[in-house]
Amino acid sequence: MSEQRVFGSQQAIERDVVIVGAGPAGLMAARRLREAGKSVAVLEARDRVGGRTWSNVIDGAFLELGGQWISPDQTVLLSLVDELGLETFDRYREGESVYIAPDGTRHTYSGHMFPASEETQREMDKLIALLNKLAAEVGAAEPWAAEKARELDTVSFHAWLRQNSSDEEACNNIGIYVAGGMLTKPAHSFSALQAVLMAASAGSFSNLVDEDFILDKRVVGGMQSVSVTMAEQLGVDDGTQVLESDTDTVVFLNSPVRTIQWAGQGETYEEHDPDFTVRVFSDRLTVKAKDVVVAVPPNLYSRISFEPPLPRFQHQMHQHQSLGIVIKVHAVYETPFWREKGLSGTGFGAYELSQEVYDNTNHGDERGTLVGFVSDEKADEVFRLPAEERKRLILKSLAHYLGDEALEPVVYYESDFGSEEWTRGAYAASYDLGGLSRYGAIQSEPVGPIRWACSDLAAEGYQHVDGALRQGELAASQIVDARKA
Ligand SMILES: Cc1cc2nc3c(=O)[nH]c(=O)nc-3n(C[C@H](O)[C@H](O)[C@H](O)COP(=O)(O)OP(=O)(O)OC[C@H]3O[C@@H](n4cnc5c(N)ncnc54)[C@H](O)[C@@H]3O)c2cc1C
Repeated sequence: MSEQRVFGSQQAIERDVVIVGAGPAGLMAARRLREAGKSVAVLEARDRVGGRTWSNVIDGAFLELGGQWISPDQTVLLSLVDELGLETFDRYREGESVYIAPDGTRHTYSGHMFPASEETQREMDKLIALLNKLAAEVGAAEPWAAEKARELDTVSFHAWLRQNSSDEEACNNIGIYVAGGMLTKPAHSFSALQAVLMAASAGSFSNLVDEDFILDKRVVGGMQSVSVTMAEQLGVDDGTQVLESDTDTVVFLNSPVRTIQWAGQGETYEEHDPDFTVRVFSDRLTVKAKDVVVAVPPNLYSRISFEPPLPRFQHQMHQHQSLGIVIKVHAVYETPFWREKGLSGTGFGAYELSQEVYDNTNHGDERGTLVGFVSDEKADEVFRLPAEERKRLILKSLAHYLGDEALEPVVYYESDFGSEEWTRGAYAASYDLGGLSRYGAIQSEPVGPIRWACSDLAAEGYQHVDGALRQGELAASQIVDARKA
C-alpha cells in the first residue's frame, strides 16, 4: 500500500496516537493522552467539535440542539465541567406537571407517578420494581454475561411488558421511558435486555422515571462548550491555514477519515505487529501513529475502509447496531407563560405526538423555552409531512399540555440529527433483538492497534455524554498501559 492517497498536505504528520472524531469521547481521550505525555492528532469530519452536542443561535435564540442534561450520577462529566472552569444550572421544576391520559384527557399532578387509576399505578409500580431488580442483577458492565441474558434478549421490550402486566396503559407508560424516551425506537424493535441495560446504566429504572434526577442540570453556555473548551486547550486547526507539522495542534477539523491502514500487507489480526505504523487517511491530511482510537458511533464504522478488513465478527456486529430517531423541538416564547399557571412545563403522554415536554429556558433568559420530543415511528410520520404542517401538529401537541399560548412561539426549531451525515440519527446506538447477548462481549475488543470509544458502547452513562467521556478515558488509559508493558 503506497502513500499515494495522501490528501491536502503532501506531508503526512506523525503522532503517538490518532483519534477519529472530536466528540466528547475523542476529545477526552486526547486530553488524557496528552496529560500522559503522548503526542496526539484528532481528525474530525465536521467543521466544528462536539458531535452530538451542539449549540447554535437560531433567530436570536440560543438553543442546545443535541445533548444537554446531566444527572447526579454522571460524575465524570460533573468533574470535567469543574476541571474546565464551567458552571451548571438547575432545570426549572417548580409547579405541577401534566399527564395526558390514553383517552386524551388532561390531568395535572405532583411527584413522579402519573395520575392514572389506582390499578394502573399499582401495575406501573410493579413493573418499575421488576425492572429495578433486573437492572441490579444484570448490571451495566457486562449485561451479555448475565444468567438471564439470552432469555431477556430474545423477547421484545413491548412483549416483556405485556408478559408482566395486562394493564395496557401501565405498559405504555413504562414503555415510553425507554422506547420513545431513551432508545428512540419502538418498544417492539429492541429487547428487554437492552431496556435493562438502559436502566442499569443510569443506576436503576427508578432513576430513569425521575425527571428531576435524569434531567437535573445543564451547562451554562451549553453542553457543547465542554468539547469546545477541551479542543481550545488542545489546539484547533480548521483548515484555513496551511498545515505545519507542529505538535501543538491536536484537533484537525474538516478532516473526514476515509481509510485506516492498520497492518502490513498479508498480515492478519492475530499476527499484527504492535510496532506497525498505522496510517489514517483523511480528506485533509494523513496521520502516522502507533495506536488509533475510533471515537464515532458504531453506525458510522462502515463509512471507513479498514485495510486489511476488520475480523468477521466485527463486520457482523456492526450491522446489528443502529441509531434511533427523535426530533428535538425547541419553541421560544416572550415569557414562560406556563409558570404563571403554576405549571412546571413538564408533561408526559404516551399517545401524544410529543411524548414529553419540559421547560428548557436558558440560564439568565427572560424569555421562556419549551423542549418537546417526537420519537421513532411518530417522527417518521411527521417527517413525511410538509414542514409547516409538521410544525402545526407538534405545536398543537405542546398546546395540549400547556395551553393555547404554546401555538405561537417567537422562535421554532427542530433538531434533526437523522439528516446529519456524520451522525445519522438520535440519540445513540442500540442493538436489534438478540444482538446485545450475541455480540456485546466483543464490542469493545481492540482490533490490533484500533480501539473503540463512544457513548454507544458505555456501561455507566450509556448513550450519554458522561458515558462518552468514560469511554475516552478508558481508551487513553489502556493505550498508556499497553505501551508501558
Ligand atoms: C438530540 C440529542 C439529545 C441528546 N440529549 C442528551 C442529554 O440531554 N444528555 C446527555 O448526556 N446526552 C444526550 N445526548 C447524547 C449525547 O449527545 C451523545 O451520547 C454524545 O455526544 C456522544 O459522544 P461521542 O463522542 O461518543 O460521539 P459523537 O458526539 O457522535 O461524536 C463523534 C464525532 O465523530 C465525528 N465523525 C464521525 N465519523 C467520522 C469520520 N469518518 N472521520 C472523522 N470524524 C468523524 C462526528 O462528526 C462527531 O463529531 C443527546 C443526543 C442527541 C442527538
